[in-house]
Order: sequence, then structure tokens, then C-alpha cells
Amino acid sequence: MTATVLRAARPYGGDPVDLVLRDGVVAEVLPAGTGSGSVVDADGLVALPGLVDLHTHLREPGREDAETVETGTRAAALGGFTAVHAMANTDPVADTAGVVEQVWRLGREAGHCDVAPVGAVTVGLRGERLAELGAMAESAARVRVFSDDGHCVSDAVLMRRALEYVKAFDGVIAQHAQEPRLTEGAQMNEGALSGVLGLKGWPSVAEESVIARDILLTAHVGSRLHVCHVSTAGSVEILRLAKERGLAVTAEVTPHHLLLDEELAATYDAVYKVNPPLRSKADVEALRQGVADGTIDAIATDHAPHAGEDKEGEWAHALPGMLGLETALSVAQLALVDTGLLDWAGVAERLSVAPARIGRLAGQGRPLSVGEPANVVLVDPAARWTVDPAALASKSRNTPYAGRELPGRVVATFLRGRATVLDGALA
Ligand SMILES: NC(=O)N[C@@H](CC(=O)O)C(=O)O
Ligand SMILES: [Zn+2]
Ligand SMILES: [Zn+2]
Repeated sequence: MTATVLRAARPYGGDPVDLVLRDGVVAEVLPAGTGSGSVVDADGLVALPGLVDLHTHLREPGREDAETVETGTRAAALGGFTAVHAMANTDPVADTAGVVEQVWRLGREAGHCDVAPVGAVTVGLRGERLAELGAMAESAARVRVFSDDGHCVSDAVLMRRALEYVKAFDGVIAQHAQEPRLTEGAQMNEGALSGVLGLKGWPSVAEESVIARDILLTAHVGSRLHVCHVSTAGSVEILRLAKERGLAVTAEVTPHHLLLDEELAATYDAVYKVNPPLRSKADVEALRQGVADGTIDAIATDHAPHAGEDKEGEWAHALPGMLGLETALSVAQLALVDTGLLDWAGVAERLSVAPARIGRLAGQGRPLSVGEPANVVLVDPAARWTVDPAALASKSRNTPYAGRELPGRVVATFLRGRATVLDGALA
């Protein structure tokens, strides 16, 4: 097989080298300009390990009008991802070996990136009894992450049993931390602004109380807990304490919670409606600090495509969720790199290494060194682009960044040495 030479690429933003990709691996790392093979000009581009998303909604099966595995993974590749975890809140729910294998197979057929299906914790996401976690773990999809995302596993006994169950195969429970009674009918962050706008508030304590309980539960049974889309300063503080105690607790934050805040609700444009809601500016700052100091392990998109009719009309009736795959790296650069909070090695850790480790994904999130799988993204940090919803690969249009200029453009993505994206377009 002929080699691909990423000419003068800057691994983790460091000095330029030639990265030679051959037979699916990084075969050589040579002085810039000396590698031979089919050359991709990477002069000025930062090379990172292919991004890994812990939290993607691909909507198939069931809502193929909003997204399919094919369109969602295409968006993922264009965003620099070489693997995504596909959330279980599909229709039918991914709560059996059959459904997770179907999603996994669709991902393989599409070929844009690896698809790791997430299994539901409870049957039908109903929070009544455990799904067959073991059967999903042993299926061809090799599920390691389980989540009722969209719903909270609020029953403490079920949560305890789930945490105990996944120990057998080194799985993790990814909790959507939302106390249901405290958030009935909630529409936006609870605070002075929700009062002014007349929208029912979603209090921080509804998230923090579930995280605190789950940390205590997982410490009690000695299992692994992952917290989805952390959104408040208080959550960061609780996680910091848990980590100081050395507990096996990990957490993710979304790009939108690192950039946008509750004031966007004043537009009453439902594109800004998301769960958990956009919070205060102080929360955004605390989340950025949490990513910078490692309290928050990973950045996960929570890419949540919705069909037009589900986002149009009144705020109260719109479904929550926003697109994220094609803008995640740019938003991370804007919120963290350009503010000096994180360097490119830190971005690689939060958007690739940590998510692969948490999801126990073999061959992903590996260093850019000789012998490792050639999963690579090339990004131009000096580029600027304006987000045009119509130009996105996702089947849906609900990006909160329409018309906004963002820094950093994904130029190329390689999956085990094969280009999935070249010159910013699908290869
Ligand atoms: N984030 C959202 O606002 N919506 C998600 C569900 C979820 O992540 O809770 C969805 O499935 O649309
Ligand atoms: Zn969720
Ligand atoms: Zn989600």
C-alpha cells in the first residue's frame, strides 16, 4: 500500500514533521520534507489524534428524518471525528443486542468513522427495570457505555444495580443528571432571567443533587460513573471533590455550554433550547476552568439533530437539543485555546484521548507515534469560517452558530490511514 505523507504537520501544535501513514498505522515520523509517498500539504496545520465523541445522537432507527447513521457520521468525519458513541434514545430504543448491533453495522457500512453504540440502562428508557446490559456488552457491538440519556436514572436502587452490573465487563454508566421532579416542565436555567422571561426554571440543584448521589453510590459499590453534559459551577465543585478522593468518576461538558449562556433564551428562538439548559456566565467560566484543570475529563458534543417542525414555533413546545459535530473543534478552539486555557495537547486529551479511554475504545485516542493506528485530524487554526446551516452535512439545521464566524477549520481526517475528509470536504 502506498504511503500518505502529511507534509510538515505540527503534532499537537509542536514543530513540523512528516507523518507517514502506511498500512493503517503511523509508520514513520520524519524530519519535515523528507517523507516519500502521496503527499498531503499540511504546512501550518495542527495534527491531532482523530476526535472521539462520547455523546452523539444519530437518530437511527426511528427519526431518519432528523439524522441517519450515514449523515451523522459524515458530519462527524467533517468535524474531525474518527469515532462516535451513538446514544440509545432511538425508536426502538437501543436496549437489546439486536438494536445495538444494527446501529454498529450501519456505522461500518457508512465507513465515515467508527460507531460505538451506547446501550440503554433500563428497558425502553422507562426507568423501571434494567435492560440486558450483559447481552449488549457481549454482542458484536461490544457495548461499554450505558445511558438512558434524555432521561435520568433517578431510582437509586436501579442506579446502584446498574453500577454493580457493569463491573463484570468494565462498563460505565453515563448519567443524564436531572432530578425529574425538580425539573417538571422546565424550559430554561432557573434564575432572575427565567422570571423576567416567564419561562419555567431548571434549577442547578436538579443536576448537582443527582451527581452527588451517584458519586456516593459508585463509591459504595466500587464502579465507574460518567456524568453527561455537566452544566453548572456547583457540579464542577462536586466533581473536584470526588476526584480528590480518587473516585472513578469522569465527566463531560458540551462545546455549547463552554460558549453560550442563558441570555440567548431572551430571543425566544428555540434553536437555543437544550437540555441541560444554557446557564449563567459564571457557570460558563467555571466549566472552562474545570476543563482546564482536568476536573472535566472530556468535551462531548451531545449532537442532537431535530427536524424543522420540532424546532419551529413556540419555545415551550420545541424539542431540546442542538447540532454539535461540525463545530465542536472550532468552539473548543474559541473557548479554550484562543483564551489560553488549553494548548493543543490539552485539546487532544479532552476530545480524543479521554473519551476513548472512558468508552474503552480500542485503537482510538492513541498518540501520534510510530506503530499506532493512523487516526488523525489536520486542523488549520488560522482559518476562519462562517457557519451556514444549509452547508452542514447533518440532515438537520439546528445549529446555534448560524451566521457566526468561528476559528479553526478541519482540513483532513484519516481513519486508519484512509482519508475520510480532504480539503475540508468528504473524501
Ligand atoms: N440534549 C438535548 O437537549 N437533547 C437530547 C437528549 C439529551 O442529551 O438529554 C436529544 O436526544 O435530543
Ligand atoms: Zn442528556
Ligand atoms: Zn444527549
